[in-house]
Amino acid sequence: LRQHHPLKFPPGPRPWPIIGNLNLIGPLPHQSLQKLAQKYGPIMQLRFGSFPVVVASSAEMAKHFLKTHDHVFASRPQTAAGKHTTYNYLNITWAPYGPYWRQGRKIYLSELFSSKRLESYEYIRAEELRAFVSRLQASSGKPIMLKEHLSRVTLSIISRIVLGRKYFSESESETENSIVTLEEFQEMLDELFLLNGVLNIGDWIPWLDFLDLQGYVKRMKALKKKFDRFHDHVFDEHKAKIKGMGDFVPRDMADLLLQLADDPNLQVKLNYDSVKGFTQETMRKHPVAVLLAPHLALEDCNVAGYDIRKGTRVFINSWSIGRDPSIWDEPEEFRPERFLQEKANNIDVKGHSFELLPFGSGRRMCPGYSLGLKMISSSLANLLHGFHWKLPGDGDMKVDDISMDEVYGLATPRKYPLVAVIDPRLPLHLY
Ligand code: HEM
Repeated sequence: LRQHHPLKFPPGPRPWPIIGNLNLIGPLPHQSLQKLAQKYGPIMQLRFGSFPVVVASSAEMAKHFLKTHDHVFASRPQTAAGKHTTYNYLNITWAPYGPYWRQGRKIYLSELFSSKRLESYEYIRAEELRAFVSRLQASSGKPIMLKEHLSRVTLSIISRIVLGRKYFSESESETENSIVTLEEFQEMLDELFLLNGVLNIGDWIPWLDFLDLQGYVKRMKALKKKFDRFHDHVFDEHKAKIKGMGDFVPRDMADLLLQLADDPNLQVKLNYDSVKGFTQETMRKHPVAVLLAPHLALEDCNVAGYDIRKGTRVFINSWSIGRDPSIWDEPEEFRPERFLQEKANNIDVKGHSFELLPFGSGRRMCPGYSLGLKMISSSLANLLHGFHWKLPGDGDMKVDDISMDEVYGLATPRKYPLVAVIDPRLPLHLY
């Protein structure tokens, strides 16, 4: 472990004193890293296996990496997850910085997530939210597992926007037209998010890669097969539809991507696999990334006085920035009203305020943030508007009994899904 020393140094590059070794391949790296940062400071350099890793844990340091030197840290390291689950780094998240990635983002921002397109899909969000609220209403008075309902509505909306229809069956009578059941599809996505965030030993100690000590690569390959089958089905159906039409007007994102794949004017040719990679990517379900996605230094760079070598992997601990007591009063407390007070009022989540980085910032910032924000705010508003909420049991369970433990991955879902009992607040004909 090499550490930044917050003492005064003479001018010139600052040294990284070596202070020991540490095995960080634990279940919740963001929490271990926060503890280290509390001891060693907001920028520290460690060695994970064969690679130097720098961790930034304050808003100021995040700004150095994501704004001041954004162009240097705009690439991604190569990982087994990128290779096996995203068609050899063909999706935007894992694509190295360069023309392919640049073109992909351009398509995302101008074609897929432009305000005009997002508006055009508003009717889908409205229909699915209405179905969501009436499913909840039908379960009034019984304990419900909120995650199942939220993930069903999110998947339904994203599938309809991206693929044109759901492609998964929601009940036994519907299996004819679908390739997976809702449960299978949810499991595939959970596995995808978990495997894209794991600390896979072979990624850090390449000569051990072939042993696949944790069995992750085997799971990635199995998952790729399942997604391949799914994507092939979806795109074959789209291609058949397009063939049967004279004047083709894209109706969903898969149509649009297939049209772009045939566009001779694109700077980088998209192929069938890249189309599949993009859409998979679009299926992000639990996208709260505690260490953002790893960044990679494209060249040597001096950050806040510290020399960082080309090839260094950088983690921005947005989880610990969100709990930094020098920014947030009583950071462990859940107090939504802090955003109504002047101090936090001006903090935005769209990459301008480094105190709060749910979507990252800079060149590699999340391109899907506007859709994400729309979906989160409208589902939450419907949950609160439509129902009274209580915990299961006859008052013997307290709010403090709810476990807030997390599972670490590219996203960080609850370890124990929330179970609650709801009652309608509105006249029944409104559900
Ligand atoms: C609440 C919802 C969401 C959150 C909190 C979120 C968060 C993030 C974060 C933290 C990153 C990494 C930024 C970095 O490396 O600095 C990211 C990247 C990305 N997100 Fe999201 N995201 C959300 C929704 C979405 C949606 C709905 C989509 C698409 C359908 C999407 C697509 C992407 C892509 C493609 C990247 C990679 C960008 C790149 O590497 O250039 N996200 N997201």
